Amino acid sequence: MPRDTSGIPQRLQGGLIASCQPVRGGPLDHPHLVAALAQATEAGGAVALRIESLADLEATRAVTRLPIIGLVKKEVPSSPVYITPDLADVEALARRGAEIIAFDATQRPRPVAVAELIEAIHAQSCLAMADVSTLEEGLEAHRLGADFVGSTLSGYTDYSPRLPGPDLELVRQLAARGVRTIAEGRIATPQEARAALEAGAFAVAVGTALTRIELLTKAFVDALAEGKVAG
Ligand SMILES: CC(=O)N[C@H](C=O)[C@@H](O)[C@H](O)[C@H](O)COP(=O)(O)O
Repeated sequence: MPRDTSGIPQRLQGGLIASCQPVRGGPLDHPHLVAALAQATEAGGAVALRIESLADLEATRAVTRLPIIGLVKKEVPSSPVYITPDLADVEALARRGAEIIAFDATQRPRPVAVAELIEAIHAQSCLAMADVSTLEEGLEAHRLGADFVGSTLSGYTDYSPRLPGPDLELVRQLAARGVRTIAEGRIATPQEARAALEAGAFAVAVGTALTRIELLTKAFVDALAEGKVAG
């Protein structure tokens, strides 16, 4: 039976999406711990989850009814694209219960055209989230039928700005053109999340600041070390 995703955008609107992607190879990198992280963020009020890998998705799907944005990260030959780069994983992500599938929609050399990925995702009765790095990429993904566009890859292509914080200008410009935009990437504080919403974001996704304990700890440790040098 085709899945009914008609209510999903409404559930996400104005809310926090918790990206639960542990530091790979770290102590939290186990599907049952990712599921626990997801439950903890749900308890805190997250309206949806962003989960990478089939194993983590399966474990998380078993413990929550929140909408899940599923993706896989993998390397493919002759292309820098690594977020759901080809068609191979789309069906598997859908089968494991992702309602939304995220994929790289940048204009870099890529194994599969953006239009083809969107079509494959829709064929699984899932919604498509296009991760982009520029306004042009976002508008093109929107034109091709992406249900959501994420600012996820701004700062991670060699032609997008390297900002220390979120690319709110990209969010603002996409939103101003009527694109359902998910602000994602380097949102480190509740104030930045709020600013993203005020810039027009449809919803706000936060990862590292919620779930990558090693990096959060290191930021504190580094700040203390700087203090020692200064003192
Ligand atoms: C660039 C890339 O590969 N981003 C990935 C996308 O799924 C994740 O590694 C990020 O954690 C996620 O986008 C959330 O961003 P932040 O962790 O900065 O809140």
